Amino acid sequence: MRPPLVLTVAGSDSGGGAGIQADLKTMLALGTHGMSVLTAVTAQNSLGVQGAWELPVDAVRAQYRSVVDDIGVQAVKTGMLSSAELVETVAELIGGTDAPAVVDPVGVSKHGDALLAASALDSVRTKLLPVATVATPNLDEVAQLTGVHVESDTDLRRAAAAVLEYGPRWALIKGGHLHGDAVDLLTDGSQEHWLRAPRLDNRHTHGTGCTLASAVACGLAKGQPVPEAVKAAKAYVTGAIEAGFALGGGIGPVDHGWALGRDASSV
Ligand SMILES: Nc1ncnc2c1ncn2[C@@H]1O[C@H](COP(=O)(O)OP(=O)(O)O)[C@@H](O)[C@H]1O
Ligand SMILES: Cc1ncc(COP(=O)(O)OP(=O)(O)O)c(N)n1
Repeated sequence: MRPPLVLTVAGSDSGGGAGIQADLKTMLALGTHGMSVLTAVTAQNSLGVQGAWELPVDAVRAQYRSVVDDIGVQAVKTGMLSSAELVETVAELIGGTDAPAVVDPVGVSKHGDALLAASALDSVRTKLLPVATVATPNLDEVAQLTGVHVESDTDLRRAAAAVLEYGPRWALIKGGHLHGDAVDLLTDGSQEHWLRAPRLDNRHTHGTGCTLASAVACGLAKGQPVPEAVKAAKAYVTGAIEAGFALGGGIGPVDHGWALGRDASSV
């Protein structure tokens, strides 16, 4: 039987922990067929981002059309989009596609490296967020996009309301950068779903945001309602963080294959 079709529009992380690589691994682990539109290439490892190069707009547009016009998609996920021009192009492409879209408005990596030009923020607010089914900003991205600074779980409500003003159907505000339990808030302005997991004492958390957003897209491609898809995605990312492993000299990746069983030697 054909697996659900999920497309990621994102940048490459050469270290394999975040970006396109995290997205495709998540899609495989969750039983879907992952496809990719590359927007940028980063030279990246456990210590940070050493370089980043955007792809031309025509190359992004051509990849997207190749996938959607022949194969089709049941959900789209966006990640690093780098520039205002790429943000606007991707927003236009998603707006013309009949599939739910999970928008991770990637701004800065865990190490503080900018993955989106400051000049692109307005395009994210006015072009990309309005076409999102679910927007999944972390707290730094909420602050950049809305000016709301979250310091406690209760501030997540204010953050979500500010994000919803820009037009996504649902906001999933990730409280991963707070202290205490890892609490996220999903809301469409009328329903509220609080997602709570114990804070795991593992420094190898590279790629958490990409992994969560991709897992949500997988659930949507399977036909799950948004709250169900987000709940399953939260369980998947929590397991992946728990199994995160050391790599290089810095922050290692989450383990996307944690739920698959690891004995590849017998294959
Ligand atoms: N140490 C941790 N323990 C458990 N869950 C975490 C931890 N750090 C992040 N999370 C969860 O991982 C997901 C991604 O959040 P976050 O790390 O804030 O995203 P980003 O990678 O975009 O900064 C959220 O569900 C968040 O609650
Ligand atoms: C190419 C690329 N895209 C996105 C990110 C950010 O990924 P995220 O899941 O938010 O993880 P951290 O960088 O915060 O660990 C990235 N680093 N590279």
